[in-house]
Amino acid sequence: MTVLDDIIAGVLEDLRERQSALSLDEVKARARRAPDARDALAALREHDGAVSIISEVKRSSPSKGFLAEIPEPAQLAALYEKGGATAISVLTEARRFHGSLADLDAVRAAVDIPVLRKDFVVTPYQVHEARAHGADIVLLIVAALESQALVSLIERVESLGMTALVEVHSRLEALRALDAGARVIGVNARDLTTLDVDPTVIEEVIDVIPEGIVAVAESGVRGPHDVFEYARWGADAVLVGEALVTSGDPEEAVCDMVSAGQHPALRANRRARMRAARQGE
Ligand SMILES: O=C(O)c1ccccc1NCC(=O)[C@H](O)[C@H](O)COP(=O)(O)O
Repeated sequence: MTVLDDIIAGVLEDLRERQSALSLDEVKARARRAPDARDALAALREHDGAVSIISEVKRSSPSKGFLAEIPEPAQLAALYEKGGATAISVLTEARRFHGSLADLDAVRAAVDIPVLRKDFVVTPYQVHEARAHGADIVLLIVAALESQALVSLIERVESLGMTALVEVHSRLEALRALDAGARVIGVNARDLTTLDVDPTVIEEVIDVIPEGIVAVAESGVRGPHDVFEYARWGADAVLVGEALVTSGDPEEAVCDMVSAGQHPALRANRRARMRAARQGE
């Protein structure tokens, strides 16, 4: 059993409890009453070469355990927004990350930017639940889903007005995400079987993501320099958790990363430029 299988087994156990308290029809009704989803796709598309920062509310993780004493999620998210974040990622998984849907509610009410439900979503119920709690973006992990399930979950996310962030860890998975219709692809530098972080995965995998599809580089950012590197490799957005929650000054830390992502050297279409440079090598 891989770490990912193990996490998903726990997620499904917790899900069964929530499903016995609230039926699918009830959760769908709550989703219909939620405020409209914010347009995350537009927010994440690169603006004049600048890279978006997605800032994560992360208390602990399977790889590192407890990370830091963070402010209340709503307060932390507000600081991220003040620092210039384009979107907020909220880990809602309980057993390993100590997150919750209550965190999602609190963050969504505290900011005006799109909010991502970062969890191990493998059923339609969790998608409607995400919308019911205000999510604008839902993470779908290719390694956790069969092809047909991936296609239908992407469609379900989009039918509710949300954006699917489809996470991959290899070139092959990126091609599966594209075949399934993903418009936003997250390349995670963290291997979910070993939990090792290898930033070179970002460079290798972004290469197969066409222009027009938003490429998000996830994990392993220690500071502004890494944001610049990921952007140079073609990322349109960078998702950061640990470095922000352990920074001591989340607003300034986001602000420094936003500035790194606006460096003039990153202007123009990065992926096109990278490919042209490679062809000239
Ligand atoms: O963070 C982990 O240890 C982890 C382990 C297993 C599955 C997922 C995991 N993290 C989720 C994420 O993708 C990260 O929280 C996110 O990309 C931010 O990463 P970082 O900036 O390295 O905290």
